[in-house]
Amino acid sequence: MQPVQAPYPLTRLRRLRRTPALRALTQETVLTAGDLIWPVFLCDGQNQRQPVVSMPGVERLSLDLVVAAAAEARDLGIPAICLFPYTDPKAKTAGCEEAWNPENLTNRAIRAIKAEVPDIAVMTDVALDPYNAHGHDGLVVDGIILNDETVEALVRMALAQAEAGADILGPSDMMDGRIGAMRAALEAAGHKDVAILSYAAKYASAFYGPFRDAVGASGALKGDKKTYQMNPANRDEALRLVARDLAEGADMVMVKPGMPYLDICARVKETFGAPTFAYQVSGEYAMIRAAAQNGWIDGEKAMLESLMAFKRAGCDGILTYFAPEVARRLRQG
Ligand SMILES: NCC(=O)CCC(=O)O
Repeated sequence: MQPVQAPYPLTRLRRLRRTPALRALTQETVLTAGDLIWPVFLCDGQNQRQPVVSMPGVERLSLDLVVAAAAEARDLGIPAICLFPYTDPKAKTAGCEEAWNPENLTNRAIRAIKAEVPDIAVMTDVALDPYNAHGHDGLVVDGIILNDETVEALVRMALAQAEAGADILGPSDMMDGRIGAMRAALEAAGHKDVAILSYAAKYASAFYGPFRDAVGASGALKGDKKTYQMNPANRDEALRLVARDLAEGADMVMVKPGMPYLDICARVKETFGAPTFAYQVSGEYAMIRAAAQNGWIDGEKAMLESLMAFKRAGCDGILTYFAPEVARRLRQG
């Protein structure tokens, strides 16, 4: 685009910023509750609310409360909820078998939500890190994260989630070939309408720290995830990953983390025109909350501005722990 404009003073760009009405008329991007996916943490038990200390305002919820939360989200106009389990350490094994147990926490939550709140889309996490003691997203032998064996396990996990009624599968593992393998298995099993939102460009980031507290994996991680998650220095590789996942049958793609990677969000959307999401991850959430709690920033304004930035960058939607709060705020106008 080549903006054409007369020189000052014929053009005064402040003219259109003079009043709220003029600013509203010329606003280029909007943020609505319909742009949001709400990530929630699951725990066992009844009537359990466990605060996540490093994510003020976020709680792990037992299934009864998650169903109520899903109903509230639906009423607020939030189209999707994304489930992350806090797995009982006793259920964690080297082979990660709990990941495809039809009765695991996630699969029970999918069924409970779809039974009571069928019109909210339920998204899942497809990765093995909640199901082993070492915190890696794949199967590990002699310190090596195995790719192809992990893909087989992920396919089992994905099928169990589809069977439970998930609408959107979110492979967050970054193994090679998993989208194609999942898509083929879903087709073969008759789950042709289950969508895949691929965590296509997921960076090995320091911003995931509070999430690991939330799912009980902090301190557990041996080493780092740099052999499968992306180098934060890379840009072209993100496009290759997105191209690959779309070619393998992903319906939607994600960039993660969000705010430090807005350049990647913009390039992905401009290059492929596919439904593109960003994950405003736990560390981004925690930074805004912590600064607000200290009185250093206006938390509500920072929340809204950060989410608007994703829309401006071209994202179709955002996974954010702020989802219910921002939806309530947007309702007030
Ligand atoms: N698969 C989810 C993550 O790896 C972390 C998200 C976060 O930090 O919020």
